[in-house]
Amino acid sequence: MNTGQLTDFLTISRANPHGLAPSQHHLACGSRIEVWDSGVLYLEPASSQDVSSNKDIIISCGIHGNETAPIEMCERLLKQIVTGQLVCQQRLLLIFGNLEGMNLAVREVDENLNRLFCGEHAKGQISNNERRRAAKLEHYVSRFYQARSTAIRLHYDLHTAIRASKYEQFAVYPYQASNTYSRRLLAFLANADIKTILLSHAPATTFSCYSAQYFAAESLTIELGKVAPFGKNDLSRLACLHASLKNELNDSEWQPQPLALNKLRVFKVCQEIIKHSEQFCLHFSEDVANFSAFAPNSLLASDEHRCWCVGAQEEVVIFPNAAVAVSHRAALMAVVTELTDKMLN
Ligand SMILES: O=C(O)CCC(=O)N[C@@H](CCC(=O)O)C(=O)O
Ligand SMILES: [Zn+2]
Repeated sequence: MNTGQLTDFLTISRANPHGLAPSQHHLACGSRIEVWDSGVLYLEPASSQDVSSNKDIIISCGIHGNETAPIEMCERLLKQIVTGQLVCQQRLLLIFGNLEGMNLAVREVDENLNRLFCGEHAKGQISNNERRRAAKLEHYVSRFYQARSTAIRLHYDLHTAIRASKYEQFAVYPYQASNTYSRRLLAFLANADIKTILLSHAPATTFSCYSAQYFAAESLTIELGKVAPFGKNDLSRLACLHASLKNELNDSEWQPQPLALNKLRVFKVCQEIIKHSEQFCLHFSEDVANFSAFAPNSLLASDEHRCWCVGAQEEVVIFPNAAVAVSHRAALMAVVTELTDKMLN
């Protein structure tokens, strides 16, 4: 690739999904860009040795190939950086995840990439598109964060949901064994007008859990509305997040507005419904919106040897999907909770 082609980085990556040759480029602002692989681009600002460049930021999108709105937003962000409209002052790793999935307009080609992190890709004898990609992405994340240990490590993994959501944009906060959460990360979300947070109940093999667990990154899966094909997204719905990311990248002095905890709507996962066999079925319509509520004791799902019901308190459903692979999660159930000052660090 030559420097003039950087604005077409995604198009070129999609045309060469199996390994774009590494290349180096210099921008007029002094930043250096390195293409590490198809869909994986590293930016080092001229100021990377200054104390002001104290954040190492990963922005990933398209881990599911058909979740196009964040892919389009990231493409815009990259064009703004390459053309000099946005000067990126922080180390950045930009990842377009599942390029083959994008080309086929599917969520996954062989397997769900977002279940293959934390070494899951290496289990068993299987080799496929997503397993190879997960292994490579783990390697790039490690290379990026391990280059220095003094920076604040951030990871925003951007998605869209299969169905509509009662709260259109929300974040899944990876499991925190300490039960403490980053005040700054939550303030960033609120600043991006994402005020619904789902706290995970257990470690998972998702991308955001990987960076959180292995590198102590402040990471989130961020859901940005309902899935739509390329060209059919209303990117104005992502304008707030786009603006916050630009501030995060560009202005080293920038801080989100102080967090008002009472402005957040917080849920905590209380049960995970796993599909154990092909007999699995959900006992409600699959097209209910995320965060739809179910009354105490309602029957939710059944499988060969068990069923799942709501507990003694009302629960909401997130990501219901009976079509997932056997052994994968078919829905999350959550209850309303609160974050208190004591739980923030
Ligand atoms: O809408 C759906 O059913 C799935 C949307 C999606 O891809 N969500 C992520 C969430 C990851 C997490 O729990 O952090 C996923 O299922 O991989
Ligand atoms: Zn997704």
